[in-house]
Amino acid sequence: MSDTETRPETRSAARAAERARRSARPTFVAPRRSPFSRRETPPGPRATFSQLLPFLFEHRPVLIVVAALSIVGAVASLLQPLLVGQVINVVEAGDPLGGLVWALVALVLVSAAITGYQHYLLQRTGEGVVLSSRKQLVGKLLRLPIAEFDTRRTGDLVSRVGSDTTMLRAVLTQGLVEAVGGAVTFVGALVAMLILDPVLLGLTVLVIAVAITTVTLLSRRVRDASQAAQAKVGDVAASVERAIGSVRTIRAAGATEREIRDVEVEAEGAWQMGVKVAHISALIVPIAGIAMQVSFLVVLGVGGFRVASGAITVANLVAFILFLFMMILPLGQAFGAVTSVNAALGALGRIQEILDLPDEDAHDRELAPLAVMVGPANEGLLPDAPAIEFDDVHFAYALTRPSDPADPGNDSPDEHLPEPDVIERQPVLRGVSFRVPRGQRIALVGPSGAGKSTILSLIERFYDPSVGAVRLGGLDLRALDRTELRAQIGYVEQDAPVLAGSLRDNLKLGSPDATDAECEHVLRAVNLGAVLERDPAGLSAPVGEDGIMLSGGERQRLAIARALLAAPPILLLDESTSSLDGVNERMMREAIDAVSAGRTLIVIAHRLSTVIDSDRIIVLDQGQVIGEGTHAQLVASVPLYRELAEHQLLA
Ligand SMILES: Nc1ncnc2c1ncn2[C@@H]1O[C@H](COP(=O)(O)OP(=O)(O)OP(=O)(O)O)[C@@H](O)[C@H]1O
Repeated sequence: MSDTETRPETRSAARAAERARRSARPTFVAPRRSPFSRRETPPGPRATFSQLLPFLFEHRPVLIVVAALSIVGAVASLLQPLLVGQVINVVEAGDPLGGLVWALVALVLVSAAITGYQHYLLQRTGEGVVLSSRKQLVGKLLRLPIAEFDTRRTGDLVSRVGSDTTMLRAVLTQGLVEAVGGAVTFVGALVAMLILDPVLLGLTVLVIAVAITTVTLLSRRVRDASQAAQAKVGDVAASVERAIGSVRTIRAAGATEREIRDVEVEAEGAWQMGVKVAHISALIVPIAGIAMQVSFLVVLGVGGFRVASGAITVANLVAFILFLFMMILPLGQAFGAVTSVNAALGALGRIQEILDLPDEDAHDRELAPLAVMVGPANEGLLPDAPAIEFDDVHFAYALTRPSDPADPGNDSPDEHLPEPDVIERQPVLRGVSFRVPRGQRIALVGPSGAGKSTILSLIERFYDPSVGAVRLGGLDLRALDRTELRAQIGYVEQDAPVLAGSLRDNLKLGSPDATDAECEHVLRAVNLGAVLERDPAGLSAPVGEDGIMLSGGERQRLAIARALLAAPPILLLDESTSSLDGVNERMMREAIDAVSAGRTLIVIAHRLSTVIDSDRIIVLDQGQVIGEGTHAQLVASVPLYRELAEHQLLA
């Protein structure tokens, strides 16, 4: 008896692992909440301002132009009150206005033109920041280790690319650069006011200092709340993705209303967090407003007395008040910038969390790439070594979740590189050893969950064994360049996905240079010639986002054709459990016969009829090899195999 059978806690861990795995598969819908599929995304590590700078530095030349324009615009605005003061003086003295009015009009127009152009440049640069963050994020996402996709939800990842990146735009459009121009106006107005009346200025500064302190205190809360809000948006995207991805099963199970309710609950969660952000940022706007009104009233009241006492002239008081408005405006912008920069830092935290993850090959780079060939003709570095060899391989999936920065127990030394929490490890392969000689056709059979697909994942190096080694042509996979390794292997997944696009797009995924004639040839080799006639567009016929126009069996044969086109010396085939009616089963058998010629083939078979003529069959149970041989040998010697064969009426 195995330990999974004896220890209840391990059994429940196994069930949890199974649930997690199933929820990651696109075809499965759990009727009730699974702790993995519906868990909430932690907000992620906090980003710092310095992490924002590389995104801005990329656009340095434009930003310098914008900053220069801001300064010119600010100076043009600062001149306006001085000119107005002049106009008042000239009118008071009864002199003709001359060119003063025209100068004022020209100044207003120049300021407006500068502001418009600057606005356009900022929007464009903002889009540029979104674009480069999206490119980086997508580049990283598609290079992440496969294990990351076991524990992260697609919808949340998509939301990081779609929604979080757009938050960065606000830094530029409502934020930083306007604040630069604002700062010039602010300082210029301050100096002018100091010259006009230091006493009035002192009073104004006092009021504004109180406002600035309050806003600074609020800004951190904006960042945290906005990061949590973005995480909620990720949750919504994840639940929509789950519901749409499984819409047929949900409809068939009569679970539509429940699913809608579940998505609504997530959406309401996002709404609540959005409202929280609105609450905090809403405080900032009236603070700026109150500061403006109070300082205006103070200046008006005290200024009136000072005009009466002859301390300043009316013209100077009017100029002072205009400067006051000028100073308040950038202050409002600066407060807005604080809000949008903090919101962007919240989103950046979620972007950076992914960017900081290591690539799949991050630790491979020290290895010298080794060219291997494992064709059936015994070429290669070690010509006598088997094509594939498993040597006492133990393996466990590490089920992890990203650490939650709010949890003090998870503090990692580097704020931006969270240590994931390993929540459980379930042994899946336990001392598996077997050899697959070059050019042979090997079948893996065994009950569901025995570890068959995991074996193929290890050969593709989606994961590395915890103990033992997997070898290709006698060389440990860990010593090989992943791209070269995968170029040797064709891999057909169990639920072979059909990509949105045409038949041709699907076939040429791994062999972009293949000709139409080659595409048609492989389609016929896997009994899919008829599909070409189904649509007059032939190879250009669309196959729908999830292969709607193809049956399950056809989908899998299309995936085999795709793998074949690359002519790999080794082919791994995880046979579909479904869609194998009599006709399909025969077609699949013929397709396998066709592809096995001249290459090493490992087939995971759910129907023994598909593998009965394999050179060798390996029987797996609970992560262990329990038998190896031909069909006849196994029927005679392995009870589990005999049972399988009897079930399928073959014994
Ligand atoms: N990505 C994963 N993360 C965690 N656990 C996994 C993952 N994939 C598989 N498992 C677990 O590993 C065990 C073996 O799974 P595997 O898919 O290799 O079995 P299998 O023999 O191919 O089953 P089937 O015939 O049903 O496809 C199962 O208990 C499963 O719960």
